[in-house]
Amino acid sequence: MAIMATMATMATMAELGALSTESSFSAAPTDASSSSNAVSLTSTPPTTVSPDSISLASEPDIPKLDTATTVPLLESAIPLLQIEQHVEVEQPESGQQTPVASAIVVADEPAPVTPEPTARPRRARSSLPVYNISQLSGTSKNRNRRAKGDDRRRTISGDTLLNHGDDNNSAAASTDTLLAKAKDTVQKVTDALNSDWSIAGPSIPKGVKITNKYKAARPPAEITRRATRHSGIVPETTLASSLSALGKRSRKTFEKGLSKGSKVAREILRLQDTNEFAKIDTRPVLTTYWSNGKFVDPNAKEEPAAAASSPPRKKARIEEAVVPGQDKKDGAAEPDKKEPAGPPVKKRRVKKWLEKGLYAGQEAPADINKGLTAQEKKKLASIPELAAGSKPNKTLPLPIFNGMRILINGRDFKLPYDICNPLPPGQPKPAAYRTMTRNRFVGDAAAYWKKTPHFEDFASKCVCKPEDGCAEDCQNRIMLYECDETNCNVGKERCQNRAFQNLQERVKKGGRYRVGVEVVKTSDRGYGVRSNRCFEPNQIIMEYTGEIITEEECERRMNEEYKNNECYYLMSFDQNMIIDATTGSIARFVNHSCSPNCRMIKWIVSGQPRMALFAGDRPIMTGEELTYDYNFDPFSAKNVQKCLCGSANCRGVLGPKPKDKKPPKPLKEDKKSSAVKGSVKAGKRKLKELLSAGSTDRVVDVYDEIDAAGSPKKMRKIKTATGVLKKKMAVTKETKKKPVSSGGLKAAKSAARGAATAIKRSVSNISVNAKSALGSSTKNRRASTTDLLKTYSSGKAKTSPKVKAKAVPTKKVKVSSRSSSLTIVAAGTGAGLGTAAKRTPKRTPKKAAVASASSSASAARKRTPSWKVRAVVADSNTPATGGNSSSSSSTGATKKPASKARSALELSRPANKIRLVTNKED
Ligand SMILES: C[S@@+](CC[C@H](N)C(=O)[O-])C[C@H]1O[C@@H](n2cnc3c(N)ncnc32)[C@H](O)[C@@H]1O
Repeated sequence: MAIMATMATMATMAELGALSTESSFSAAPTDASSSSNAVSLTSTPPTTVSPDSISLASEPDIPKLDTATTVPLLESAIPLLQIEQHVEVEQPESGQQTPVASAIVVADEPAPVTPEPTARPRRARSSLPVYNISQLSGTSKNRNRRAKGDDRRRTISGDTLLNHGDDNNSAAASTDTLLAKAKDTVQKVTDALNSDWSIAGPSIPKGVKITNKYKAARPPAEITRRATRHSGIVPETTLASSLSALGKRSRKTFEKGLSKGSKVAREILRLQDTNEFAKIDTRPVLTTYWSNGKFVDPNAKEEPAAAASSPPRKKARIEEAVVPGQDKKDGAAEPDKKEPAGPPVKKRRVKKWLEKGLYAGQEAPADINKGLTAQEKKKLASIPELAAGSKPNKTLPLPIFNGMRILINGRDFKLPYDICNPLPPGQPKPAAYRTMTRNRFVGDAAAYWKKTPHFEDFASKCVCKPEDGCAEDCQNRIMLYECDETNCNVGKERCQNRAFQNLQERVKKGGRYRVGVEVVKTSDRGYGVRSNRCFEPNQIIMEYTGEIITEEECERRMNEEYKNNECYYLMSFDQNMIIDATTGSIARFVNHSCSPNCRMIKWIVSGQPRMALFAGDRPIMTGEELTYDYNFDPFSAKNVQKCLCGSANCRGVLGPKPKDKKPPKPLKEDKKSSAVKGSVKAGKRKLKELLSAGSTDRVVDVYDEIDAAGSPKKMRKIKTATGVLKKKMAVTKETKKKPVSSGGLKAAKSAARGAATAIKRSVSNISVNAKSALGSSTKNRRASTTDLLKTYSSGKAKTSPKVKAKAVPTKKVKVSSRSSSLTIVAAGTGAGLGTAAKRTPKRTPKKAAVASASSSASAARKRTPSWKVRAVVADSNTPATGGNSSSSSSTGATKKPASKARSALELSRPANKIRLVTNKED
């Protein structure tokens, strides 16, 4: 064994000697297996050893190593490094042998390590500007230091590198120490400089080139860490990063030490010229990003780029559409493709609907009856949407909880505020509030009323055409007669003159909106009525209903039943009748206003007089309080009430309209003649004008009214007067001149008959007023007036002695009172007295009554004139002039067109009744 070892050693030495003569060594691996574990230990002349292929070229000072002891050690150290390096070293020109050690270490089985004798190197060169492993490692020091327990971390620093001379000078460094140092140093350097960096790199002296062979033999670096930025591309070397990983101070020191012309420094300086060292990344920076919620792979960069290069799809489509048949952008025509000649046909876009809504997912519970009461279950069963087998509404499902509640409890349909705004329930209601929707005759009234067939004569139909629809020109309308089957020529479908019927149908259906009114408590005027819907101009709102009573009954009630009442709901009605709405419709709660928005008008409906509240000339909005002008007659000063309507033109008191005030009285003589003449003249003129105007087929009578101040008279359409009227009005003559149609004649005849009958009516208004006034003043006055009125109405001259003396009851003429009876005849008693009463001008009950009657007439006729003819109180000697219906006078001898009634009455005062009134006042 010893001989064999010696021979092997000698052979090795011979080989080394051959290598050294060539001043180079080629440490090419002998076989493939050995090359994998080769390592090059450059710049480590003192310790470079190799068991089989090591060359200590040109190193005369290198001590002769005991290869038997050093090689195994090195072999044991090298496999750990797993590095292979093939270095070709150029011989320096100076001929000086550079101590370069290069070793290819084969990771063979390590030989047993035997302790080596410490041998002092023959020569130690401290100034050798090479990389000294022993100096770098400081093995002995470290070992000693760590053995002493100093575990401080030591890094390769400038100090370590520069103070290598101490170790070199140490002659006591043994081979094993050197080997250990080499191993340790290699390890440390490799660790510090990253395993990717080959130690051969820095130690390669100038002129050394890394061959391709080496590169090919180098195994690919294993990717252990991958930065996103690098995208998997491993850098060739990490020297720069390794250096940068050093501390600032250490790096400075390191660089300082390297900059002293050493090979390492040169190498590093050379490396510094590289982009990598300067941290210049020449590779394209590939970034990853997310687009439209998708990860964009940088490796698939070609596709998006290609896509980006092509124009957007939409744009391309538009281009095609705009320039059909033209070449593409690249100029390549497509001959095969035939473009449509016409404009491009737009594809119809199909709208896509969301299938799910806000409450999607809230499917109905499996058992919808769960937790419900029996009643609720019953209700649910009746809801078709929840019935078994019904298709669930998936598009707009009801929210489960609210929807179920709504389905079970239900909810009324509500109109917007502007359309309907009913008060919340619980509003104060008047005590003893009893309603009556239809008039009811009480006591003698019914019997008396039946006796009066004064509407039978008006059975003839109107002459309206179907297209006219019984509008403003309808005779029935003009006369305040409502059309029905018997008197309408148009028919129900087209007739517009059926307000009461419409009202009845409307209210019959029920509902607050249809009724449209409600009682409200006002702040200062007791209860009132307001609308909770809109009304058109002149639209019927509600009927004023109550008990129809006679004057006697009215008097009795006022003195007995209502004597302690604060308010009376009595209104003059028709035929000396009073309508008592104490038990009646809620129209009785409608308050007075000097600027009202409604009117109270009496109509004849199916032969019966009926009173209703109509909207005025302007529409009524929801929430407005409904008012009309009372033309209130307080009967006496003590009943005068202060008006609280608050309108700009408030009269201050609940009294008649100002225009009804009497004009200054002319002298007696002049007054009589001029008034009569004037009124007759005016009547004739009007009639003439009317007749000459054209429409002769229906102009048969004249009605107009004149206010107390002698304001311009209103023209009224008339019917041909026959009988008494024909004689007295001299209308016939005029009428004959004009061609009159058969329809018009018929209507005229009917009107004339009706007028004659209507004349027989008495005025309840004035009766009540007078009666009440009398009742409040003197017994005699009341009795006499009542008697007089009764006389007028019944044809018996039952007047008081005083009246009898002056009144000349000749022929009985009943006066139509339809339009003149709209005066409140009794109202509140206590309210508004005091100051209001003091401010009230002196007005006698009688005067007030007259004024209120006439003003009511004008108010009622403002919209549609009445055909009524007024009777004139006739003097025994003088032909009667026009008489106001409210005068209740009758002569029978002469009649005057009603248009002059009041004027004649007030201005001429020929009748005994006027005198009677005057006397009473006096
Ligand atoms: C037919 S009642 C109207 C309903 C009455 N507000 C009620 O609470 O029963 C008429 C009475 O109402 C009162 N009234 C009506 N309009 C008024 C007004 N403009 N100013 C003052 N009081 C008024 C008067 O007391 C009058 O006598």
